[in-house]
Amino acid sequence: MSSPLLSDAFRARPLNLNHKIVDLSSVEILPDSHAWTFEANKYNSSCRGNMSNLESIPIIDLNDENAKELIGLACKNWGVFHAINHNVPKNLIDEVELAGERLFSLPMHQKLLVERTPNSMSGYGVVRISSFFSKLMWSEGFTIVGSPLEHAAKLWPHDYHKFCDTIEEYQKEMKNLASRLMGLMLGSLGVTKDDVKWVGAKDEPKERGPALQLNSYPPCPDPNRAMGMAAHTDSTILNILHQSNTSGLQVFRGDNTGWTTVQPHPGALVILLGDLMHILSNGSYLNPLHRAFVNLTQHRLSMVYLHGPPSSVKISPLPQLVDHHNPPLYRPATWSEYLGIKAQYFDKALTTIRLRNEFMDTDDDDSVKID
Ligand SMILES: C=C1C[C@]23C[C@H]1CC[C@H]2[C@@]12CCC[C@@](C)(C(=O)O1)[C@H]2[C@@H]3C(=O)O
Ligand SMILES: O=C(O)CCC(=O)C(=O)O
Ligand SMILES: [Fe+2]
Repeated sequence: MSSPLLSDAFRARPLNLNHKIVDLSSVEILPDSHAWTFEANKYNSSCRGNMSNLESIPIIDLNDENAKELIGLACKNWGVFHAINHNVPKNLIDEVELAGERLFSLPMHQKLLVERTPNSMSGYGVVRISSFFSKLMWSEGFTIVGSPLEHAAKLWPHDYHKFCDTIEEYQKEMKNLASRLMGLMLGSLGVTKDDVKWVGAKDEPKERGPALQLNSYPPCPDPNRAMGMAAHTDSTILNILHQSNTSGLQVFRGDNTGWTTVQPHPGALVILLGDLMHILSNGSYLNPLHRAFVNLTQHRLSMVYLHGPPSSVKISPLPQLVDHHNPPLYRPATWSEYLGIKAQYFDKALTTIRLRNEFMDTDDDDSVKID
């Protein structure tokens, strides 16, 4: 069941696509609907255009005695890092991957049984941000909010328990890891989990369980002109991403460095900070712009745990980080409110809630934006 509160954000602004879902597995020539033109624009260069950048994102051992400090640095300089020693069992990750592959390899008419409706959050379809682009992305997605049971029972009426058990076990592991990461990230800002009431809050209402996004990128006949997932920042606190051993994820790192490919690191999970963490940290932690490219021969699957706050909480810069010299940069908003703002303004969402402080001599948002 999708969340009444969170999906309200979308009800006000339903996803409106003029294109029908295309079965990418049967396409031999890149159709015009999926052919992107990459201008010589710094944020929008061709996905393969920048292989010269060999810098790689930090790899952080969560058991390292300096993990807190290392994570703080990574959050300030990158907004993304690889986490190792995260304690999520490898066989569980493999099982979720298999479950995802099983789902995406179903015939299209079956996947459409669980198609995401324009104003709902969960189900099968193109990613929500598709409505901001005239071209379609070379990917298909499946969003799970809370229990996957309703959808799984439609896909596999006689055999859905295994899928549900695997997903639910993974959600549980992800929730624990997100909580551990929150402790480290806040700790590095000089704030404890106890200082922020909602962080350790026990169970959410049943109808708003943890959210998981599965993304499938089939092999593409013309990868240099296609886009797996267009550049965006995540509207969450943080995302925990697992990519199969095929590269595709890139993060944008300021004007000088440009796009950096996040090479899959065996056993690691990618931790990406979202817009809400940028707000909580009063702008000191980055929410990196990222995108995914596709390739000619290999199928790529990513699974992303979307970690957000309880829906009733107003997110604003942590009071401990704000004083006369460091005025709050953003006005408070609940997650649901913010999703609504994002659904309307996309890359301008943060600017929309940015406060104009008398101390500030610039009206520029310091998060990275698309031109
Ligand atoms: C809780 C969220 C966060 C959402 C919207 C809603 C449910 C699905 C998430 C994603 C997942 C895929 C990329 C993205 C950009 C998209 O289009 O759908 C994400 C978006 C966001 O981070 O903005
Ligand atoms: O597939 C990827 O690597 C990126 C996915 C992503 O950014 C998302 O789901 O928000
Ligand atoms: Fe993302």
